[in-house]
Amino acid sequence: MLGAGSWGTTFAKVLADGGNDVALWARRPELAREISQSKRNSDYLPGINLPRSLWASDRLHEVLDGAEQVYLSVPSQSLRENLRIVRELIPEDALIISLMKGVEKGTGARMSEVILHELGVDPWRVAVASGPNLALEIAKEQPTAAVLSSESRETATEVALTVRNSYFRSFVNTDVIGTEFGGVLKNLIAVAIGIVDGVGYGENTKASIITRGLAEMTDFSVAFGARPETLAGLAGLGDLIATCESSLSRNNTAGRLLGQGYSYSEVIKQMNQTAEGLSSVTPILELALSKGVDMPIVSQVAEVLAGTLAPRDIAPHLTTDDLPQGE
Ligand SMILES: NC(=O)C1=CN([C@@H]2O[C@H](COP(=O)(O)OP(=O)(O)OC[C@H]3O[C@@H](n4cnc5c(N)ncnc54)[C@H](OP(=O)(O)O)[C@@H]3O)[C@@H](O)[C@H]2O)C=CC1
Ligand SMILES: O=C(CO)COP(=O)(O)O
Repeated sequence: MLGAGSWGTTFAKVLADGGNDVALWARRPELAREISQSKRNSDYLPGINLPRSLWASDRLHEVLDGAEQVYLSVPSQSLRENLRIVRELIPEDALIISLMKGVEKGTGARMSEVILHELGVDPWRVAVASGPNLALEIAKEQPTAAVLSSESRETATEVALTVRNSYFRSFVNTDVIGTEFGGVLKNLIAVAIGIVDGVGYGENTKASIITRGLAEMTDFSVAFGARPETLAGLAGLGDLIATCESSLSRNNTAGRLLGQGYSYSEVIKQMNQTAEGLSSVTPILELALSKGVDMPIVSQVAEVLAGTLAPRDIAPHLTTDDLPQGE
């Protein structure tokens, strides 16, 4: 597992609790020491006891040596630079699994596309995991489901069988595009939910945004080749509900701070964990423009981030001026 933040550490626990031998790369030696010796990650998962078998190192070659499956859980904007560092260390036949929920600024690439580009591997070696997976709840072993997706059903199945235990259930699909975009787009809708929450609007406003947000997520993803049913499943609606409802969500939290009147730069200073949605807004809008997809909610989030729209004005603008064609 590369990345010892809240999700990398939690997912490593899921794998270890499923009976796998797991090594975790933490870029800070003191964190690697804490995980290996105290079986704790107090920066990211306070109060959680990690499995005795889990060990960590700040040395990439130690962690990657002999790996059959390599899981990636660093912030999306840092993936490419990290892959360039580890490229030569990844064993030849290892499967590569992305746990990340962002798209790259500048290229608009999904994480699996960055992996394929930087590692030059066959698509069957790559899988992505997504779903309603708030790290701290899973670290507390609360029952949860996720989707493992790969262009190869065999790969998705092999990884899903690895990523399961008594509290974590993995489903399989081959719609990588829908699975990845679901995880990215729900972050943006969660920022919108946080904004209206911070302003003080209630449940009707939020339900309207969640429902229209799902339509926006689906239109966008289908335009890029996703299957609509993927967005109606765990990687779409499931994750949208979890992220929009929970104060554990960093995207939701970032939105709430914006809604309370903090500026984008102030929010960035206050966040000590990764809120992927903030970096994905611009590339997602660029991708939407390239396909002529209308994204009224995401566009309003971008305006609030830019400071050109007051958070309290976001709700009246959330739909287009066109006469609505459906629900
Ligand atoms: N947390 C969650 O509930 C879930 C998160 N995800 C996704 O997982 C991915 C990782 O997020 P998460 O673990 O939550 O983030 P965190 O902020 O909790 O942790 C980020 C991790 O990445 C490391 N890191 C930061 N910058 C770099 C860099 N430039 N190069 C290498 N490592 C770096 C951090 O190290 P350090 O501590 O040294 O700064 C830390 O280990 C995101 O894409 C997120 O959307 C998906 C599902 C659930
Ligand atoms: O992806 C997540 C839950 O599925 C975590 O959401 P946040 O990144 O907003 O905390």
